[in-house]
Amino acid sequence: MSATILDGRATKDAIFDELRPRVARLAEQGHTPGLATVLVGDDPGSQSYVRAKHNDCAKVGIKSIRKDLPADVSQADVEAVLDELNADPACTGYIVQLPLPKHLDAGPLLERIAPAKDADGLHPISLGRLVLGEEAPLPCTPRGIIELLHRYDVPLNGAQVAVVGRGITVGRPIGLLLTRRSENATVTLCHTGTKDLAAEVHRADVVIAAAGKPHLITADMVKPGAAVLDVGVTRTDAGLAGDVHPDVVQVAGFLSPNPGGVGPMTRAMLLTNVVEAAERNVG
Ligand SMILES: NC(=O)C1=CN([C@@H]2O[C@H](COP(=O)(O)OP(=O)(O)OC[C@H]3O[C@@H](n4cnc5c(N)ncnc54)[C@H](OP(=O)(O)O)[C@@H]3O)[C@@H](O)[C@H]2O)C=CC1
Ligand SMILES: Nc1nc(=O)c2c([nH]1)NC[C@@H]1CN(c3ccc(C(=O)N[C@@H](CCC(=O)O)C(=O)O)cc3)C=[N+]21
Ligand SMILES: [Mg+2]
Repeated sequence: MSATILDGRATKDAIFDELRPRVARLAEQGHTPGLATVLVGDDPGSQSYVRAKHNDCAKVGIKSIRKDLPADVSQADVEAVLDELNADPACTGYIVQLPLPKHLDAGPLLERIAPAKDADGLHPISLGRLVLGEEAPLPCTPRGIIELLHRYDVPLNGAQVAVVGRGITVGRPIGLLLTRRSENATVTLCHTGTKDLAAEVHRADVVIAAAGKPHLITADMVKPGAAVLDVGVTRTDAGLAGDVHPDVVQVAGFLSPNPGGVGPMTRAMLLTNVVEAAERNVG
């Protein structure tokens, strides 16, 4: 038996088909959505992600704005760019591509994003609203994972989920999303202090691997038939490696490949957040 592949590229294309008419309607009303990216420095990975986001915008009719800043830019100069985007009516939402160079203090920069323009859903106000159960832009990667599971009819109601990693972009917020009444899953958040990772993973119906450790999740750890989402990405000499060992495809019931799984879904949810923000602005 081989797992059903959770195809993030095809699902992203389907979501783009759904977004296109919504963007067209907004454009007719004179409210074309705009996504801006703030990229600091010349990390090749970050450059390729940002390039992909602008290509995505072109595919659905969203206007895109690029702010590319030199690696040695000052904190004050980044702040000035954020203030400019906060005031720019053409910019519906924007992201600051992470990680930032060491000399910059990321926290105050992320907090400077106007919450209404938080396309990533990672602003403290957005995360606070998520905890409170209030409407807010949702973090893109966790939202993309849940959307992918819903579209493949993987049951979450009552499911036991093992999340590996408590990082702020994936692990911590997906625990919050999955334990909402609408998802109703039971979540165990694992990290480097977890005593027996193999046991936590083995009793899970759904495994979300977001540690950034190549091939951390091996076939022997996975319950036969479980859904496994490979989120972590590590650049190695041999190319990109996910957190999930390739043999897991023989044991899992569903598997999101890496690449081609959660990455494209993250981009689809970024654009969804921008379209939803534009629709809120029109009222
Ligand atoms: N495909 C996509 O769209 C995206 C992929 N990613 C990828 O997902 C991964 C996670 O991202 P992010 O949350 O920002 O990462 P962080 O580095 O913030 O978090 C990693 C987490 O994994 C835990 N961890 C590390 N090693 C182990 C281990 N051996 N056993 C158990 N837990 C472990 C860490 O534990 P501790 O807290 O104890 O240190 C930490 O909580 C990264 O590889 C990132 O590149 C991120 C965003 C989008
Ligand atoms: N402010 C901010 N928001 C983010 O959401 C954010 C970030 N910073 N910094 C880095 C991580 C990582 N991340 C990915 C997005 C898309 C793919 C993606 O589309 N990957 C393709 C392959 C792309 C390729 O081949 O290079 C795939 O998985 O198929 C991957 C990773 C978003 N992140
Ligand atoms: Mg992927």
